[in-house]
Amino acid sequence: MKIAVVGTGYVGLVSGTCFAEMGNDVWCVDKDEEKIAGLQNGVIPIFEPGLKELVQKNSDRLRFVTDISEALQEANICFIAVGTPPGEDGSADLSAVLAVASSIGKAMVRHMFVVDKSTVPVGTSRKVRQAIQHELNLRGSNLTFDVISNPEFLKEGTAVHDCLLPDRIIVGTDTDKAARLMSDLYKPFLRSTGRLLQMDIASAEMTKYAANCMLATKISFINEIANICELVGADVNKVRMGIGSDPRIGYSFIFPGCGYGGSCFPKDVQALIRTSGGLGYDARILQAVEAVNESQKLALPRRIVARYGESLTGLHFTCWGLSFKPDTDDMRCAASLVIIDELTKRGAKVHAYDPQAEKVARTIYFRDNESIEYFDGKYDALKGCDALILITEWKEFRSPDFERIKECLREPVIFDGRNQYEAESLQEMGFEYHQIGVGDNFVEWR
Ligand SMILES: NC(=O)C1=CN([C@@H]2O[C@H](COP(=O)(O)OP(=O)(O)OC[C@H]3O[C@@H](n4cnc5c(N)ncnc54)[C@H](O)[C@@H]3O)[C@@H](O)[C@H]2O)C=CC1
Ligand SMILES: O=C(O)[C@H]1O[C@H](OP(=O)(O)OP(=O)(O)OC[C@H]2O[C@@H](n3ccc(=O)[nH]c3=O)[C@H](O)[C@@H]2O)[C@H](O)[C@@H](O)[C@@H]1O
Repeated sequence: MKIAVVGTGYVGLVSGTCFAEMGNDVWCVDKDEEKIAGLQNGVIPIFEPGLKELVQKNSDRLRFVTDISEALQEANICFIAVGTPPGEDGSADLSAVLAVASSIGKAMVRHMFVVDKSTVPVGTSRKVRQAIQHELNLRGSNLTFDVISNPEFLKEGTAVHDCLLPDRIIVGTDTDKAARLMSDLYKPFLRSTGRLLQMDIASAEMTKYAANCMLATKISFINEIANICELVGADVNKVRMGIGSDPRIGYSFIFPGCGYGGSCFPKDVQALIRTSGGLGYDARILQAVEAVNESQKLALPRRIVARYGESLTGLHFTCWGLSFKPDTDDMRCAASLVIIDELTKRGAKVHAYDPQAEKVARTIYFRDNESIEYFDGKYDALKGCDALILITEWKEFRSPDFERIKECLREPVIFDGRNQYEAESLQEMGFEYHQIGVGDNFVEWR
């Protein structure tokens, strides 16, 4: 098949590359000229395991262009995979999606299957349809098109794997030929375990929000339980195992931590709250999910202030991990942003180490924060610091050399935002070890 994918971010670039891997001809389109020039020269704009190799492997079936007309000269399927960031009131900003829809209407030269992969509120397909039709009317054209909803469920850090081996594909259509086309396109991806679920467009659009909101709810739920564990003197690590062993609950997505981040959970929870609010429904569970998460990002700073006092002037903290999760350089809504801001505004200095996100931190998120120094190695970052704060659970932080940590730090103190280590063995080694949701540690703040 001949496929255009507009937007070469995490979703567009990964799915375009995976379509090429399955033998399709793919045109990846982006308005960012620098990104496209880089991609034409083999420079991958994001860190995503396995992506660079897959792009290289499929280079004869992948083209990178800035002009959508060039792609639509050949392609008859056009995916929309641009960002839908939160607008000022938290609702999804559809301006990029609708701009792409207009450009499809201007550029299409044959029947087009327009497939929305961006996460969009129910009703967006109608707006996409109107934007395309408007341009066709201006052209006096009677070309026809289908609009399809095909939300994406990949996770950053495992995006290539998730895309090549999806646990399900959701397709929302309103014509049989669109449903058949999507089924043919995805057949090669679904040979082992996958399922393709066909439904109406509104249900497909809603499925994406429901999935992300359910996952975010699980995380806020366990974080709330963690806070209660601290108050009653229980250990959330044991409670997690205890509830996870019930298959109706399961072990996944109930890891307590310093709050969920990333480009999707925060914005999608907010967007569904706004959508329902606009229709007169107060989404109380989702509001609580968001409020618990905002508060959870302060769990470590609260603990640190309780330990050292309101002023942190003269103290140095090592932060291991800046990205919102391991295996990505993405720092959108990362807990590190809140934690480091809270520490440095109280006068602390931060030594930061992240295996991938340093450049993003330096150039985008902490550009103006002079209290942060970056290090190339995790042990170098510890030297002369008063405590280690673990923010992101990269694998290289899982079993570090604790003797070396002790030698490097001024005091053997660890604040663990991901509950990675064995409390008993650390305490035997002389560490003061703080975790989320363990013991009678809960600290009220604000
Ligand atoms: N990042 C993720 O893990 C996932 C994201 N999603 C959803 O997929 C959508 C895309 O997300 P990301 O890939 O993270 O976004 P991104 O921000 O990484 O990339 C979006 C790309 O679209 C380009 N773009 C914007 N307007 C354009 C236009 N008019 N013409 C051509 N290119 C244009 C931008 O230059 C950028 O390269 C969002 O709706 C997101 O919620 C869904 C599943 C997973
Ligand atoms: O719509 C999206 O963009 C994607 O959002 C999430 O994927 P992603 O944001 O890449 O990462 P996750 O692995 O879901 O982690 C999100 C955040 O939750 C946190 N988390 C996750 C799991 C957990 O048990 N506890 C926890 O605190 C992580 O640390 C991270 O900050 C979903 O998992 C994907 O299915 C979805 O496609």
